[in-house]
Amino acid sequence: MERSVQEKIFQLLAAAGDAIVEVYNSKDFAAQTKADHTPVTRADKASSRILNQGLKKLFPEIPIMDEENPIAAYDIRKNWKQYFLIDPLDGTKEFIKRNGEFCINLALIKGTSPEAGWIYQPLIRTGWYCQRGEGVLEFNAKGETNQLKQPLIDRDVICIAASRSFFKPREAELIEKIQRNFQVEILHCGSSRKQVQMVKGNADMYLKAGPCSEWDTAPGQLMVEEFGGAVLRHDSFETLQYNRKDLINPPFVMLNARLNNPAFIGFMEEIIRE
Ligand SMILES: Nc1ncnc2c1ncn2[C@@H]1O[C@H](COP(=O)(O)O)[C@@H](OP(=O)(O)O)[C@H]1O
Ligand SMILES: [Mg+2]
Repeated sequence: MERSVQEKIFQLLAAAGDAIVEVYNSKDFAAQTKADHTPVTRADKASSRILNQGLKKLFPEIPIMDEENPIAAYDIRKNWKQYFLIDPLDGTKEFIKRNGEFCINLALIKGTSPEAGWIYQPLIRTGWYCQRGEGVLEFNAKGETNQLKQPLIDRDVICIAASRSFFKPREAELIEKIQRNFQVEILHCGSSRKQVQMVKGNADMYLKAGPCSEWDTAPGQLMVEEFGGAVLRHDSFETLQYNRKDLINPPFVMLNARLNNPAFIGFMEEIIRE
């Protein structure tokens, strides 16, 4: 993606992020509960509006799939060669709890894989951008950028990122099994910050056994893969794919480069199947 277009997308994310923070700092979130029992607020909707308007202007020919807008029927979207995938406010529960752990997720999906991805953390006005094959760039709302290096991890303990608000018994059970062979630390956090923690070298693994959707994982998956990691389904140990008929992801595990090796993957397959 050209530098000038990259900058426009960074600005768009900063504008959506600032709209989220404006609601965050106000007293009225107008929180409602959706059919999947997850919340939505005025901030999700404001961010979605800004991102959709901006992307349509920049890329009128590329369709958009957005958590907060009606989604095209599978018969239509299965023919899309590429599309933007948006979670305008990932970690709405964290937003409502006012702990700052929320992000905007944006990805450009080509075929069934993320080709470009952005995670933006509104409260610190900082984001991470990856174009497949070109590494990961940290950027901020002032337009400054910094190419990240793949983290060199020098610790024995395995640090596992897991949901703060949707932590499931199955995830706890798998962590207990990992603890039989390894020393483990658990890092609970909300939203795509879990994947950012992997990209920055603070987590080695992200374990998910409960439901989440394709827009919750796309940009983070790309960044984890870019730094030598893998995102594997519990059922087949194949790579997580996008634009599936069912947009809810199957249980998966994200592994960083350190754990993405046959011995550790074999161990995970064993404990998941036993
Ligand atoms: N029953 C369910 N169905 C679909 N997605 C769910 C879900 N329960 C939780 N999630 C997803 O999990 C995300 C938060 O996960 P985590 O706690 O790991 O950050 C939520 O993102 P949103 O906040 O964007 O809705 C939500 O989409
Ligand atoms: Mg989400």
